[in-house]
Amino acid sequence: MTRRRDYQRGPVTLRGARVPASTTDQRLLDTRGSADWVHTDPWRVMRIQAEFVEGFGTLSELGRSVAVFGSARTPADHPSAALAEQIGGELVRAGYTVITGGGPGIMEAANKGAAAAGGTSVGLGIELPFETGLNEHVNVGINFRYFFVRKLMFVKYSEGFVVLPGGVGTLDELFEALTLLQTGKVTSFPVVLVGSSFWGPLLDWLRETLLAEGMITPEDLDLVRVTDDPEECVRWIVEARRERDARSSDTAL
Ligand SMILES: CC(C)=CCNc1ncnc2c1ncn2[C@@H]1O[C@H](COP(=O)(O)O)[C@@H](O)[C@H]1O
Repeated sequence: MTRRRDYQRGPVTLRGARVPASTTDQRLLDTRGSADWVHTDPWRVMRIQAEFVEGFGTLSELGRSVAVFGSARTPADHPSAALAEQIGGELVRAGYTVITGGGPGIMEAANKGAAAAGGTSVGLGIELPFETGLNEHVNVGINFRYFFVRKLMFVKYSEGFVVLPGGVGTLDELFEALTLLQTGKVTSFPVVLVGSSFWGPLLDWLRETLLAEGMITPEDLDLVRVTDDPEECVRWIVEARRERDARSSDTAL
């Protein structure tokens, strides 16, 4: 039998020497041969999609949520951990689900406060070379392979970020939110920095260097607020929600 000139593999057309000797379903059903294909990029896309499906499916049912970020290395007896724990509890009492990265340190403290207050305490974990696993205070946990999928979940399913002192992971999450706000990809999204002595020098640098050199506008500095008081932090989040709800009911009229 002569081979067809065009071979259609889904949307891909193959001709001549590129026409394969077997069909896709033959290859799927034929279990012999190398398993290298599971490490190829097209297969990876399926895994990425599966993470989105799991994440969307689980988090869309959790109601109003706020994400709390901060160092994975903060010891449990550090004052920042006490603040995070208090904020976790206050957020639950204000009607929120608390979402963290599910790891140790500040994340664990916020999850602890949320769980102790009887709330939903979410951990969006990440596969890391030095596996730490979800902390014991998480009562809904998802473990992600991909940082970028997990990052989207924080923004999509929370209505504000609370950021305690942390390292590069925390800064990454903070600046992700600021970039999305600055470019209008998210609106009415409160970002509260907790710890004025820790965040003060960063804010000074943003003002004295970035603003002075014209890299940001004065309004960009209004995107974040700083406090040392857990109650004030949660109050700002609740106020932002009221403003947003009032605006959306205005536009509905
Ligand atoms: C002890 C240790 C390094 C454990 C790592 N285990 C982790 N588990 C979950 N999320 C993490 C972890 N490390 C970093 N992150 C992410 O990055 C942020 C903290 O990173 P960092 O410590 O500030 O830079 C967290 O808000 C979290 O979203």
